[in-house]
Amino acid sequence: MPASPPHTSPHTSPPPITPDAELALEQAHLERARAELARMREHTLSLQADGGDAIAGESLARTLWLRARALQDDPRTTLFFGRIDTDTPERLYIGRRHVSDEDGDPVVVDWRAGVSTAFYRASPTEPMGVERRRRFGVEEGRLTAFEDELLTAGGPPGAQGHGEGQSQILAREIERPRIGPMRDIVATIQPEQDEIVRADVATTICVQGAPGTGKTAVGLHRAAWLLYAFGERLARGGVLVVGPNRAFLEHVGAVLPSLGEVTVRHTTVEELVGHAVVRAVDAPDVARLKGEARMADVLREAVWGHVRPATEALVVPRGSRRWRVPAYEVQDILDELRVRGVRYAAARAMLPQRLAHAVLVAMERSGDSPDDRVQDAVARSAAVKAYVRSVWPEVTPQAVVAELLSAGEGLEDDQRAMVWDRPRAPRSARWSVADLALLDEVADLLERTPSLGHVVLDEAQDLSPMQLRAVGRRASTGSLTVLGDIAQGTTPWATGSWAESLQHLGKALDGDDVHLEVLDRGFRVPASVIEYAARLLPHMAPGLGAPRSVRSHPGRLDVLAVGDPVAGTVEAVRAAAAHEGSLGVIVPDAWVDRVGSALTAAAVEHEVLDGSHAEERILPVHLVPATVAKGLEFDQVVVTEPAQIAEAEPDRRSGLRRLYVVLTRAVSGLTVVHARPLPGPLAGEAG
Ligand SMILES: Nc1ncnc2c1ncn2[C@@H]1O[C@H](COP(=O)(O)OP(=O)(O)OP(=O)(O)O)[C@@H](O)[C@H]1O
Repeated sequence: MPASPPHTSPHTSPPPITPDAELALEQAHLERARAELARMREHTLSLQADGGDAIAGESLARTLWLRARALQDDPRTTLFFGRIDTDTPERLYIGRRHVSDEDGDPVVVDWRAGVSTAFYRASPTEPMGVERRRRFGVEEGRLTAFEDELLTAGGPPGAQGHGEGQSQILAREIERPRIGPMRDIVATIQPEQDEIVRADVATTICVQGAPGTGKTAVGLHRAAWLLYAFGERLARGGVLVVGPNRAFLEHVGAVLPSLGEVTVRHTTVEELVGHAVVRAVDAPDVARLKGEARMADVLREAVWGHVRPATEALVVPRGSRRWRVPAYEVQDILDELRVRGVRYAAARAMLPQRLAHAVLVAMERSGDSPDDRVQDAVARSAAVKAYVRSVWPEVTPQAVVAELLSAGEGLEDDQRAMVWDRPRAPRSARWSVADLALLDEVADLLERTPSLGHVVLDEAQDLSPMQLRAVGRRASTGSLTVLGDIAQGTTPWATGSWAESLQHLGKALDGDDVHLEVLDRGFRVPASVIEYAARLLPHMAPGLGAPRSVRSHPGRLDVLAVGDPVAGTVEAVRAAAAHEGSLGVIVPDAWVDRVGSALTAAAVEHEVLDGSHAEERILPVHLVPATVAKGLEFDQVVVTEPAQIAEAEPDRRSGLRRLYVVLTRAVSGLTVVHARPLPGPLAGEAG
């Protein structure tokens, strides 16, 4: 690829040039890239949407419109954030999207292109042909600085080398205040993260990572990369992101659009398997039982148990004659459909034609020569319809699950706790979250669930085996990116082993195309805060380590013993609000109203983050129920009454894990406000 002016022949007798002049040249290249992008856009707009017929024309017009929109320049950001000079006379500017000049030569290369890999992965030990890596400091669409790293001894002179992890630009990016929703990390993806982002489309990757190690960021960038690299293959099935709640999806929802991907759907597990409205909450032991994988066998039996043995002959009157298919022949047909692996409803749909065929054979045996129209007519006859209804009745997911939970037939003794206190018809059933996964399982037994191309499943540790099955069947012919942290599992059915979770998702960890990766460099939580939260680990996730904070800022940690926890929280919020950036006030769920009123009375403007609604995060102070905090982050965090937060969970382990989640949301400062004694492990009690 030729170098572009003003940087022709970069490696031959470089002129002595000051950093300011160098930066001015880079800014000139940026302006040139902007001009080329504008030209590309104008060219697209000038194309006629003439696709022959009206429909083709409309579709082409839409494609062109989308393309023109994608080519719109965003003056708030730069078109490139990095550059690599290779050992061939090649210089590549790496950016969010591809820009080429009139001759089709690249001015900026998309970060997802194969040639950009070296920007992220090259190191002094493995330079990958890169002599110099340059990172740009960016402010409001202008280049403000650059930083060079020389990766080979023979690299071009005049540059300053930076060792691994010493990049000031990376440090600034990590240390910046977090305002508004999550941003992309495309300029600073780390080598270990890039390996995950660019794993082959057929590969299912499971990432175990402590809080703030970039799991969510990596999963979203992987989705963007897959769509770029395998767009056509994925276009049909699509890519889906599954997250724990609406507040989380709102937090992460801007990342993919900022990378130019607007087609990826974001959903929660409950929405994904939304066969009913949730109107009941199960006791934890019941929810755990309903979430167990053995429910899949119970439900399979329950569905197929509806197929009754053929005890009577099928008799079809036609004209003056009555045609008869003996019961044993019908039974053979039923058996054949059952063992074929066809779904219940699909098999039921085939049954009339099979029975009609048997009638036709009987007609032929007696000398008739009926044609296919006769077979169709027999298949649609009242006699065949009635017979099908009697041996292979139509069922719905709601009916099957309501019947099971009303009567308990097929359940083991220890599963009977899930049986309702009185029988209910499907319409009067009050479904719980765990029931949704049961309904989904039945829906799939009735009709095969279509598979997507790729599913990114975040906070996967919290899903029950039945929920994992529901997600897995949506990637049955595709692949998954499974993100989570066993130490942050707060549901009673949270996983203790990724091998098991993957199995429920339908992917075997020992398979060639399934990998487990561990991320341990923490980009969010500063060292003092992580050390504090890590006191909990030996008590609720022995064997799992805390992240190694790569933040240079040690962070602020204040643990305040107060008389009144609500008044204490308001004081702490006032003090924390003096710092820059966003502020999360994480309180026991039951205290949201109380703390909210106290904040309002103290004239602290705030908004409540609700797990079931996507809120606009406009105000800098967010009041967050403890159970909604997972996956979120704020510059300053105030955590109110840890003992109460832990006690609200059904068991001690889940309580301490919930606490670990809320304590690890802070980017810069954490204030813990407590009136009651802190839970033992947090107060330093040995593990
Ligand atoms: N390579 C990177 N460069 C800059 N920032 C990064 C990088 N990787 C992660 N971050 C930032 O670190 C923060 C934490 O990332 P993220 O939320 O993806 O972590 P996580 O592992 O999903 O955390 P949790 O388990 O707590 O949900 C985010 O602000 C993210 O933008």
